[in-house]
Amino acid sequence: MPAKIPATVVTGFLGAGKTTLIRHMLQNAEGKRIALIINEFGDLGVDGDILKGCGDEVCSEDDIVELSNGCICCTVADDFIPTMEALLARDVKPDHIVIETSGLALPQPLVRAFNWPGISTKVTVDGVVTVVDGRAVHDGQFAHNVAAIDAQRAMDENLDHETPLSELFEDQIACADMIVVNKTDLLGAEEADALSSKLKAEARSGVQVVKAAMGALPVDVLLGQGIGAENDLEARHEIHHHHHHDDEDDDDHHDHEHEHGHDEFESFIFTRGEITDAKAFAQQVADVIRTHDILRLKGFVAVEGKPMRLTIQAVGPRVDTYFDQPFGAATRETRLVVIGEAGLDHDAISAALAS
Ligand SMILES: Nc1nc2c(ncn2[C@@H]2O[C@H](COP(=O)(O)OP(=O)(O)OP(=O)(O)O)[C@@H](O)[C@H]2O)c(=O)[nH]1
Repeated sequence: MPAKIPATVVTGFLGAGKTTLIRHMLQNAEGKRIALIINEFGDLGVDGDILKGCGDEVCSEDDIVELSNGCICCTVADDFIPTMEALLARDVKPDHIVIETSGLALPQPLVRAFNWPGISTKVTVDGVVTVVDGRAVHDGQFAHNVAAIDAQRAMDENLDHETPLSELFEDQIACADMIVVNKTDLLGAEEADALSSKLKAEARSGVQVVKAAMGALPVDVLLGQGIGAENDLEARHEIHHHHHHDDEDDDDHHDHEHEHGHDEFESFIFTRGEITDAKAFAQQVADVIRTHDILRLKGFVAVEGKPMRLTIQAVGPRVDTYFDQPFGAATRETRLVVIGEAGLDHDAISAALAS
């Protein structure tokens, strides 16, 4: 029997730097043929576009498969399995498969899918790489708000979950074989060390913690861990869904996969025509993000008089912009995906972005 193809799962919260890390990996793949499966929250396809636009032969469109919108962990049977089967049926097999989950995905159900018949004989999970936004974690974005939870518990004894953010973060850490403390350029050396030690203490034993800026890590560090994560799922306990299921034998994965996340987070797409001043617009976006507690905003902006499209990437308070490629045949318009916890005020946000 031919050797199984290794697959690496790259997970991590919205904006942690997964796409950036993968882009670096593809550009430094050292001849490895890497096939990429990406899944994004919010249906604008920004990540795929950025990766395909990297202008490198290694980022060829053929090797990048975008899953339709929805969280990969909740569409395993409908989306992920058929995609894997198609990939595995190709004449030219990839040396390695890399899967970028959406920032809201739980890695455990995805890893579990590698035990499915037809998949388990052909692929194995080489390792789960969890990318964390070192700055955001250091600033306590994912810390449990103990006081608020206690207050809620007092009102509802059945409520055993924490905040949506802290739960997701803990699940992503619990499943990791390697934790990448990214964005170290935004941290002092001591802060980065302290955070690494803290995460190492929270992770399962033996989990590697590495520091990175712009996801720049050698491909040999990220790939080739040889873990076989689908075989030790029990160790990667999920905390996220436990408030609903009481049957421990868990033979119908679907029931509980659908319980997570999607009513706790939401996204919508905002469009407008050209803007006149890129710098002013970035500032406007930063203000809107702050006012409305937006977690993530990204997309492409049409700037008057500029043939290139402006990519805009915002994670919490930080907004990055850069001109990446000509619009070409695409419509010259501004399209942004806005992601936040449920309850975003679409009208007010749209009005503020349109002004
Ligand atoms: N300063 C700094 N910015 C970074 C670093 N890594 C990524 N970024 C920026 O953070 C933003 C988000 O990065 P992505 O790689 O798109 O993050 P992601 O995890 O793929 O995001 P989602 O797919 O939306 O979950 C972009 O503006 C990146 O340029 C880093 O190490 N330092």
